[in-house]
Amino acid sequence: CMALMSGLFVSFIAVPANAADDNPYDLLDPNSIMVGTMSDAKPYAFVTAEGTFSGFDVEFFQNIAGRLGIEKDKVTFVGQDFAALIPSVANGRFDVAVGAIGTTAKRKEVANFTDGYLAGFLSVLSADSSLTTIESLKDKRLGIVQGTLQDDYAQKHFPDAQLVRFPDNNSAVAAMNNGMIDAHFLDFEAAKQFGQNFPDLKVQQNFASFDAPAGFVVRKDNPKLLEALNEKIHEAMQDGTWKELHTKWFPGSPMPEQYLPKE
Ligand SMILES: NC(=O)CC[C@H](NC[C@@]1(O)OC[C@@H](O)[C@@H](O)[C@@H]1O)C(=O)O
Repeated sequence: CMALMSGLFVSFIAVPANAADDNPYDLLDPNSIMVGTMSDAKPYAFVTAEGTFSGFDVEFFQNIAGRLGIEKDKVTFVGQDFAALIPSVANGRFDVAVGAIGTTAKRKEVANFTDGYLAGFLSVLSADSSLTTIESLKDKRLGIVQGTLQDDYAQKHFPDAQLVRFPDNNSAVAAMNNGMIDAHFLDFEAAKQFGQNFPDLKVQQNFASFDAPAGFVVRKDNPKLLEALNEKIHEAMQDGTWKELHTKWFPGSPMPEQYLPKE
């Protein structure tokens, strides 16, 4: 009876399976990865009718996390206004931010970016088919999302437009549909998506943003995570996963050479 008892006793104090609950990627919480993203930038990153996050950037990140051994149920997405995403990573609120976040020198002063994984266009969306040139934007009310590249670009290149800042795309598009602004300046794939929801809205102008490819944003003092993400991003490009997801979410859009499998 004693042997049984002592055996029983020992089993209650058994050392946990992985005693050194190691945290190879220096995550805020070793048991999950916290990811800041957008809730209204479909098809890049958005919340579905079922309340889950989806889109190219979301699924691409989930795939990359899976390659790091972090399964989907351990990846926690939180939606924030775009302007809050990079600061939230820098402040240690999230391990990563994803969602068509373009890489620029100014942003890299605040946080690190992985190698790029998406390069496309900034688009002027409007029901007004006369807004096809920069000159035509003179004295027009142009919506931009606070803190986006569109914000910077419009200030620099559309000095005569009347810029109206919004926290997110949904509020800007609602304002446009209510006639409060004349156009909204956002990312090409999201512009097309809003055009599907509101057929009067058309892409009137496109500006290439290939010099600011989207990357995953990681805090500066986490080189291990940055390095691991970069390695898996290139692995996913080389094995055709990137191409598969790009075709799924952006059918018909051009695929930059550098993201396709090298022969
Ligand atoms: N989610 C957003 O609203 C991001 C808006 C904006 N995206 C620009 C961008 O990263 O979008 C994906 C690709 O087209 C990139 O070339 C582009 O710079 C930005 O980074 O400011």
